[in-house]
Amino acid sequence: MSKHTHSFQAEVAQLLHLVTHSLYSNKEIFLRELVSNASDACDKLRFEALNDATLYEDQSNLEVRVSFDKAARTLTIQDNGIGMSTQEAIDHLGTIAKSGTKDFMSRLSGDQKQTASEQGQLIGQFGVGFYSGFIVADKITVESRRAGLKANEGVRWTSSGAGDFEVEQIERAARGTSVILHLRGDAEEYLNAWQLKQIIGKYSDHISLPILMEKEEWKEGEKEGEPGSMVKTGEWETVNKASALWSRPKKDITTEQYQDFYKSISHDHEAPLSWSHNRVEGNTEYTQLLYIPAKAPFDLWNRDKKAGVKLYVKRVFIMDDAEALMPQYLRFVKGVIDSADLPLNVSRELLQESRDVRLIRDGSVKRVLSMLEDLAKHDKHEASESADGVTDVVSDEDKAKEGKYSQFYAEFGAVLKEGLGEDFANRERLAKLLRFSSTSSDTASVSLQDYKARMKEGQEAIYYITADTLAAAKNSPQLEVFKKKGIEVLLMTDRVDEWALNYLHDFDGTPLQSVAKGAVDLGKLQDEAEKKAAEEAAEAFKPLLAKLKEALKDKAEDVRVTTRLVDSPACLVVQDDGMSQQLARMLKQAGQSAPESKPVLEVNPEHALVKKLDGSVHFHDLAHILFDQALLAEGGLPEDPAAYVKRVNALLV
Ligand SMILES: Nc1ncnc2c1ncn2[C@@H]1O[C@H](COP(=O)(O)OP(=O)(O)OP(=O)(O)O)[C@@H](O)[C@H]1O
Repeated sequence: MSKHTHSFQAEVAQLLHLVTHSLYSNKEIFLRELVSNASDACDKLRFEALNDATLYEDQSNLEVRVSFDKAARTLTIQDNGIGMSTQEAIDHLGTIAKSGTKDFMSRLSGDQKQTASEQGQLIGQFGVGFYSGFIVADKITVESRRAGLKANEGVRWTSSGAGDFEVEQIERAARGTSVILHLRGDAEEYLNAWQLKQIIGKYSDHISLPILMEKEEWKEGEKEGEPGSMVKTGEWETVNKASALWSRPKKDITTEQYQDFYKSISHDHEAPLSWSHNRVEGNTEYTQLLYIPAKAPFDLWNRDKKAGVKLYVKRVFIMDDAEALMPQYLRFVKGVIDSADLPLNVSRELLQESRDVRLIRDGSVKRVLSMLEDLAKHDKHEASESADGVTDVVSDEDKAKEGKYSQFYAEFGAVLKEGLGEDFANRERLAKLLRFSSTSSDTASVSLQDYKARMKEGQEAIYYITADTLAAAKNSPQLEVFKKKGIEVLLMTDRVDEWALNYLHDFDGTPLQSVAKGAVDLGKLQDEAEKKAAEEAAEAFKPLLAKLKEALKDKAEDVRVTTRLVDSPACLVVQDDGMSQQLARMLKQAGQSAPESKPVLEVNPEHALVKKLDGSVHFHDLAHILFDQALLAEGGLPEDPAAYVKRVNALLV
């Protein structure tokens, strides 16, 4: 086969441009990425060979070799893993298959103009993988042969990282892949064994395969006065620890090693917020090392992305699998689960059905929730002094957890709420982890326990309101009577709140009640005189309500008098069993059908505008304005905005 030139997919060209221009300050990560690809390729071979041992050919020792040639200025990363066929080289090294990465690329090159360093930080969040080689190389040659193919079915892929790459068929006896980097003039520091070992130690120590480098020894100059130098001995040595970090005892692992391992599996450049490392024995035996990141990744909302938890069986990598190991609402968790009981050739189908996997998943969810509970417990330390004058001493370890739960919640709180609908078994634990803003706190820091502890005497429900923004929630007319009476109301502004709260009817025996649903019933919080006044008003307003109902029959289900308003003339509420206006709007925005239900208009009998209505020559216009304004106040839009403006203007002149 002769040489063929192919063009990179547009996103690859963009990625290459960004990689070479913005990752320059952190050049060395290229080695981590290429070694990790090499190790993945060996894992893949091991996995495929479970069903077909001939793929090992006569070489079953899997390894990665890193070597350099000073004279040619090349650095080579070679593995004897699965290798690539010609078509695979074209497909995998010329396109980006991962959908999340594609979205991300289009975001980066869209309207948002970030500086190079911001882009660098963003890119650092996902694996740039193979293309990171171009940070240090102006040309990359990949030579490969897929396991099982003949020696003359090798492939050579070459590119200078501009717009295209060349592919040709070659003879290659060795199975696996060599990535040969032709280093740029300013990347010669990587032609140095000591430097390479440092980087491998930093990023790739945990790789469970041996990474080999050729041994060097010091040789004096041949003649007097001639300087000595390091020369290669022809003998290869293992330069990484080659032991899976999670399989080592906790006491032998430093904080730094835990953090470095996290960075290498997550592509995150920031240290994680917390982690938990355990060996679980019992019905099924496994080791878990689970991390909670400090920052949400760019594709947190992509529910289809691969989960961050990798499954190993006795240290052999099996797969990244979303659903089987971690539920969707914990998709931000990263880490490793290594089972001692599952068969090595476990398939995806089997995973879904396996009792062991179910136990592992339950155990891992519990572990993550405990980690979060612990962070929540230590989020704030109030100096507490007991009666005998003894001040609680907070350990350094607990001190270090201060503020972490708030940080976690700001990043992942909205995702955690999905759990209310997804994970019934843990709903109560999840409910305790929720935090909200309220009429007494602008920050999302009020837990349902806090709320309950502050409830007024006679208060029988946990009140909440949902809105698009905090300002809209805070200024909602529906809150007026609650403010007047000093009753706290939770303000919910996450898009997921409405949906999630459908699954949480009560907390610790106290019902949750939306202040925008049904008639307001403050129960024991309302005194007899107030109840009587409300009944009298309802009676006295009957004729007016009937007229309003007739005027607004296309818009409102009903019109009634309310005691929930203090300063506003009117507000909209939905029937007890109805879908809130907010949720209906969200569904429509998302292109889904929402049941057409008309809201109830509630009017404030004490308000001057309402009192003026009866007998006004503008009754019809005022009725519509009243309705449209109530809609505006809760973040909606009048059905016919121009008609609304016309009506108001007619009254203004
Ligand atoms: N040494 C290798 N041996 C065999 N295949 C490889 C090798 N290096 C890369 N590939 C193939 O090229 C693909 C693209 O590699 P790249 O590093 O860009 O992304 P990735 O490994 O899929 O993702 P990430 O690096 O983010 O985990 C890989 O998925 C793999 O199929």
